[in-house]
Amino acid sequence: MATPATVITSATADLLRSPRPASRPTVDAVMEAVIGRGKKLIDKAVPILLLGETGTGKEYLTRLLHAHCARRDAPLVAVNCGAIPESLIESELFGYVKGAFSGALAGGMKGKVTEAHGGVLFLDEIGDMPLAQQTRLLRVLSEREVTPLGACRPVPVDFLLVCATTQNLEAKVADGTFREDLYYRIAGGVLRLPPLRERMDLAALILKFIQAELPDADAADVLPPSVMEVLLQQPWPGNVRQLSATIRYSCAVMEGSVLSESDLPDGMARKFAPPLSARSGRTVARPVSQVPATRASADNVYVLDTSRRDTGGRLDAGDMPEHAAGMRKDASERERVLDALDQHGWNMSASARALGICRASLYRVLRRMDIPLIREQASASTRSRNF
Ligand SMILES: Nc1ncnc2c1ncn2[C@@H]1O[C@H](COP(=O)(O)OP(=O)(O)OP(=O)(O)O)[C@@H](O)[C@H]1O
Repeated sequence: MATPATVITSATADLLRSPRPASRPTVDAVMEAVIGRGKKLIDKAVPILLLGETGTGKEYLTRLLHAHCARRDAPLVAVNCGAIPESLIESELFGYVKGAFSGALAGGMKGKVTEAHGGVLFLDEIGDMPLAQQTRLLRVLSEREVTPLGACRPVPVDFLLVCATTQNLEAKVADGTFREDLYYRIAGGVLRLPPLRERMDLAALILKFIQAELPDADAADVLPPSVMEVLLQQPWPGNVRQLSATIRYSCAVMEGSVLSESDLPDGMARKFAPPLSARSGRTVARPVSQVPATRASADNVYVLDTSRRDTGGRLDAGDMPEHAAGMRKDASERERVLDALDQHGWNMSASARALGICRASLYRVLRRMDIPLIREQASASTRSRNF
C-alpha cells in the first residue's frame, strides 16, 4: 500500500525531538481533560456526545465512563447505528411485541433502549440514524418512555446516554439530515477525542500495546529507538485501532526478542518514502524537523516538502492556497483507499483492516469519495478524478 502523505503536527514534532521513550510524556493532557470532564458529566447524568475520527477510542472511553459511574453494575448497551440496515433499526432500537408484523419473533423483541434500562445506552455513529428514527428517539428522550412496535402502552425507561460520531453533526443539522432538537438533546456535553497523531502519549501507548502483546518481556527492551521513531512518524489515519493492530502484527511476526523495521506492516518502515502520488509528480511530506519553523508551527498542518518533487511544470501544493492543498489531501486519501482495495481484491473487510478502519467506516469513506462498491465500476476515470 502506498505510504500516505504524512500529517505532522507540532505534538508529533515534539515527540520526535525527545530522544528516549522514557523522557516522553506518558499521559496526554487533552485526553486526560476529556476523561476528567466525561466523568463529571456522567456523574451528573448529562448526555454526552463524543466526537473524533474513527478509532480514536470513543467506545473505549464510553466503557471507561460506564465502569466509573454509579450505574457500573447495570448494563452498557452499545448500538452501532451505522451498521444496522435502515429497515431493522426501528425494531432493533425500540423493540416490538409478539405478532407486531409477519416474520416477527414469536416472543417479540425488547429493543436496545429497553435493554439499557437502569444502565448506559451508547449510540455509536448517531449521525447515520435515519430521520424517522431520530424523531422516535427524541420522543423517548423527552418522555422517558418507549412504545415498542405494536404495543398499546409505553414502557418507562431510564438510562444514561452517550452518543458518538465521526461526522460533523452541526453540518448535518444545517443541511437538514439531522434534527436540530435531537442534536441539542444529545449534546449536553460535547467531548472531542484527539487523533492519535496529535497525542503526546503516543510513545507510551506504543509501549503499552507491546507490553500487552508480550507480557513476559520489557516493552522498552523489545522496541529499539529507530523502530520507535518510525512508529512516531506515522500519520495513523486509523488512530488507536490501527496502532493496536500494527503492534499485534509486528509482535506476531518478529523473530527473536527485538522488533525490527522489517517486522512492521508493509510499507510502514519506508520512512517518508514518496507515496504513489509523489511518483506522479505530487508533493510529499517530510519530517517537521526538516521544515522551516514557520511552516511547522501550527497544529494539524500538512507539511509539504517542496524540495522533493518533480512537478513537470504543474502547480504544486507549495504554490497553492490552503484550500487547494486540502484538495490534494483528498486526492491522496482517495489514492490510498483505491490502492488498499486493489491490493485486497476489493474485499471490504481486508481493505478496511489494511486502512486501519472498520468496515462501516470504509463504506462511509467510499460513499463520501463517490467510489463504486464494485471493482469493475471503479474505472480508470474514477481513480484519476480531479480534486
Ligand atoms: N487508550 C486506549 N488504550 C487501549 N486501547 C485503546 C485505547 N483507546 C482505544 N483503544 C482500542 O482501540 C480500538 C478502537 O477504539 P474504539 O472502538 O473505542 O474507537 P472509536 O473511536 O469508537 O472508533 P469508531 O469511530 O470507528 O467506532 C479498540 O480496540 C479499543 O479497545
